[in-house]
Amino acid sequence: MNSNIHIQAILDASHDGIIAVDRDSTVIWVNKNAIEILGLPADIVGEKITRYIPNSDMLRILATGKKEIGDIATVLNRQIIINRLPIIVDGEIVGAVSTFKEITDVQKMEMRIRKHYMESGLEAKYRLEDIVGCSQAIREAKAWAASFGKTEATVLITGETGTGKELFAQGIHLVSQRSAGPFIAVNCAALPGNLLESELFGYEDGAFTGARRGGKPGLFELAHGGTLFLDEIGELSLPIQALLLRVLQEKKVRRIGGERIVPVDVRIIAATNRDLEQQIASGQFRSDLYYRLNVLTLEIPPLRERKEDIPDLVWSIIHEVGERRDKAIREVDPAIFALLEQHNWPGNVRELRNVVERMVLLCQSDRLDASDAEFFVSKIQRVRDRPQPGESEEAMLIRKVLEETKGNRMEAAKILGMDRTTLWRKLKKYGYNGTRR
Ligand SMILES: Nc1ncnc2c1ncn2[C@@H]1O[C@H](COP(=O)(O)OP(=O)(O)OP(=O)(O)O)[C@@H](O)[C@H]1O
Repeated sequence: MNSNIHIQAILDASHDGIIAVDRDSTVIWVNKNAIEILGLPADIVGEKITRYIPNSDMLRILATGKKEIGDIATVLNRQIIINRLPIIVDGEIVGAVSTFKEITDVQKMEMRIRKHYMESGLEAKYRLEDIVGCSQAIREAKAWAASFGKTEATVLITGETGTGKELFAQGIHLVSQRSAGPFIAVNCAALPGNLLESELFGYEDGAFTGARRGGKPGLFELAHGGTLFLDEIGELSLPIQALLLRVLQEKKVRRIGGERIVPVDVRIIAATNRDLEQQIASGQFRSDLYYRLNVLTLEIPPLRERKEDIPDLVWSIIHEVGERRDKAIREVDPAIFALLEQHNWPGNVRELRNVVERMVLLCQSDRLDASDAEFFVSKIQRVRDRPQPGESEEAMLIRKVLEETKGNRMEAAKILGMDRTTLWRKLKKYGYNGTRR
């Protein structure tokens, strides 16, 4: 086999452009990609490179014998990234080789690498259409989310735990221009401060500097080109808030212990179930960070304010559990819906999901009925007899009286000795909008 043809075939198979010169700067090898990217004539081999590229950087390599890695240049309106290396034989510079590729190719590869690392559930899968609920509140939230998706602005999603904030964040990502990029969710409450800091910003492994690429990229770097969802943002410590603010302002991250500054292109969606304004007032949250995050706000109402979503949610959970556990429920006793609508759902959809899942598992037939809901009846009984988290004595009293009057507000107002509008106002304040009469 002719070894020159063989080598040429190998060079042409490379995705990089490759061009090599001898010590007199005469081109000795070039592959198809190099000819295409640099716009050179196909028969350049044997000619001086300076004939086509007068100030070729290869001359410098021949002179210094020093390699140059990762140089960026624009050729024919395309940005390329180039490595130039001397060819050294027996300690002598006998030529130079340059390998390069288009930056868009590098970015595509980078995206694939990142996606590969994130396969384990770090990709968004919920689209806005998948968010269940026909209440006006949910329909409006979905419409807002769809329009927020068209922008690049930071979104702050507020709502109690389990209301579906992360689903909305995924949905926004998937309708945005970044949908092909990564979606990374971080729960700021789940990790202690110093661990969270290294998760978010990454770290440089000092011991390996130069020797090998040590350290670890942070989630900001991994989310490059995509969306970073920061859940429970209200839990961030003040020092991390300061770091986050800097990244948002400068769009660059510096790994812990590192010198290098890495530009990142990340859209932030933050979520909180806390009252950030109150946290600002008490000095626990930086107001400048709040204003950066709170460009667009999406409020997800608690389930107790949209109980009309319960049947749809129940059916969607039944189908999902059914698929997973190979259990088909075809009918639900209407009494079950009525029962579920009585509860206040402090844990929102997550709590509903747990309850329905349990009912499905207990169910012996293909019809959910009262017997499958006994545990739930005793649960709400227990809950009723004590104030719920955050519920005042007054709120509990109102709730109990309303239960006695079966939701009749006129009668309840009479028993409580308050006029109707006061009761209305208090019901609104305590979020008891479910019982309407
Ligand atoms: N509208 C909805 N349709 C379908 N599933 C929902 C809906 N809302 C919430 N869920 C389900 O409820 C659970 C909680 O949702 P999610 O994690 O998005 O809530 P969250 O508000 O981010 O909660 P937390 O603040 O505790 O992190 C998930 O299992 C999710 O699939």
